[in-house]
Amino acid sequence: MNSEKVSSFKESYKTTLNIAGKSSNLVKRSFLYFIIAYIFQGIAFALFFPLLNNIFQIEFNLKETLFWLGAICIFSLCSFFFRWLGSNFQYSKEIVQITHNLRVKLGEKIKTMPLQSLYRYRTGELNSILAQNVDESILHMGIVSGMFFEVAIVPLVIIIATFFIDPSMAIALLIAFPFAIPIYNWSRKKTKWDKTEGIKAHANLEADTIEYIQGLPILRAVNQVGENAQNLQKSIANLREVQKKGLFASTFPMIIMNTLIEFLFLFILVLGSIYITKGEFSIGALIALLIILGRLSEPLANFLAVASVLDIMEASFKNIQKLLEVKEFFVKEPKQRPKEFNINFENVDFAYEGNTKNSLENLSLEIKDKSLTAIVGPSGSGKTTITKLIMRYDDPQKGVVKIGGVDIRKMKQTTLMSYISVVFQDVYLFDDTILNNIRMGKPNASDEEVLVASKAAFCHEFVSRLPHGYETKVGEIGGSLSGGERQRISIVRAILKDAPIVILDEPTSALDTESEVAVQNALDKLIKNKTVIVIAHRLSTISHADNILVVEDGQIKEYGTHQELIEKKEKYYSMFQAQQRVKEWDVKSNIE
Ligand SMILES: Nc1ncnc2c1ncn2[C@@H]1O[C@H](COP(=O)(O)OP(=O)(O)OP(=O)(O)O)[C@@H](O)[C@H]1O
Repeated sequence: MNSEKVSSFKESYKTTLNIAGKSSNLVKRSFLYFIIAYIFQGIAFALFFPLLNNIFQIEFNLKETLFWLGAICIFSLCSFFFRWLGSNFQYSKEIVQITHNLRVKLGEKIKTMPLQSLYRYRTGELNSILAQNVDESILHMGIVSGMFFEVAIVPLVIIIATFFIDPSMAIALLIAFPFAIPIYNWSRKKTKWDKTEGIKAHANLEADTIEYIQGLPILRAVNQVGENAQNLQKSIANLREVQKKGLFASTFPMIIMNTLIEFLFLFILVLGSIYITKGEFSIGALIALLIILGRLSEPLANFLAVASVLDIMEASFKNIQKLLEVKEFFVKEPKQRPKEFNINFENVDFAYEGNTKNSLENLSLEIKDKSLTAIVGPSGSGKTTITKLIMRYDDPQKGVVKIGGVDIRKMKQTTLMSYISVVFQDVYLFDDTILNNIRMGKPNASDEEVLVASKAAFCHEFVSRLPHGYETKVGEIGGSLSGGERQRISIVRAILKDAPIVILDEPTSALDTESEVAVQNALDKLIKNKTVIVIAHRLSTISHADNILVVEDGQIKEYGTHQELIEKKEKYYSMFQAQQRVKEWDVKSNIE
């Protein structure tokens, strides 16, 4: 093993203990038992020398033979006993618990990590870390740890023990190593690349498959099913190439190693026979040497297979480690809770990771408590970014965002999010009952509370018409819920949550007039006495807002009520005029 491999195994070991948490002592103990077990096994094999030497002596000595046989039996039994103890974490199912704990830990990480960091991952990648990499690291560790100690320790002990019995025989056994070590190093270099690339290729294929399936309805609609499968096809082809190279990289060194071992057998047989004819070696010693060599050849051949599993574990560990190391939001001390819910941005600069241009530029604004504020502006001007920063999507590079005068970095993420409800344009419904989808807003809400909120958001009527009412599974009714109905379910969630701040991200812009009226009525119930921020494209829908912020190039260009901004005759006025002209033109063309 070269130094890099040793240190990577050490790292994997450290990560394993870290992940094992409370069970780390069990893992340590198991490893120690394996080490003891294989030391005993190595000694038991080395004792074949005196045993066979004794059997093939001209004057057979039963007492001595029985002694060596007994010693071998005792060492073998001890080895069995310690192996049994070492495997304890497997049959006590502790390894499954450790795997489970790691999954929960990663799940928690995904739940709490900054969204900016989360979006750096593709859905499929995260899926593959949680589903595949966790098993490949921990479960494999459980399975191969015994094998690893066997292949590493047994040959070493046999050779050391043989040195004490007959140094010339030990040297004969060592003949294989000058050949085996370079083969091993060469093989690991090859398989290491292949395993890392293999894991990447699998993760990419998974991510592309998920994206392709998610986009399939749109691709079908535009008749681009084949053309847009290019990424998926590339990932499939890439996996094929990696697997091809991988198979060659792992089987070729194994064939060479097995051949080397066969040659070693022949070599020792020929050498031993020559020494026997010269009278320098007994037949018993040669038979013992061949038996031990047979025992030694198994770990030597297995070493490559075990090493290749270690490579998979190492690559999986790296992915897991990377995810675990994603920085969490630090919470500034002393933690504080706001008493009011006005929102302030003070000289905020914010650029998305990898962007050289700021999306928000020295932006300051005030949103009054229990007011309705609309944010308008051209596409890409920074409207959504403002709302993202209120939810601490990431921290601004400069400036501060405050709620009720409290820097939001002084609030725990869960506390901050308990103050905010969001209604998006696209509503995601989980594959669960309508009731549970609604309850997400307040998990401990009683049936009565759900019913009241559902009636307030004009949901009750259409939910009652569903085959099993509130118990209808979203999967059962497929896509038969309209956009407006989905919107209203998300509004019931928000009503139940009853957060003091409500962010509406153009919730009605994609709806037909009838749905829009229903959703608007539901929204009116939701936003009463709340600090409301609405992102709007259609200016006619926000004319009643208490304040309108006009954003352009990441800055507030003007603000005021609809009337004030119209009278000002600047940006808002021209945007409003332009929309009015489009409306009139629409009406005219409908009449014609
Ligand atoms: N995740 C992201 N990574 C990098 N750049 C981003 C990201 N999200 C937004 N941007 C960039 O930040 C700027 C502001 O985007 P933002 O989404 O806030 O605009 P918007 O006014 O809400 O636009 P729209 O009305 O089209 O939704 C744009 O230049 C956009 O390209």
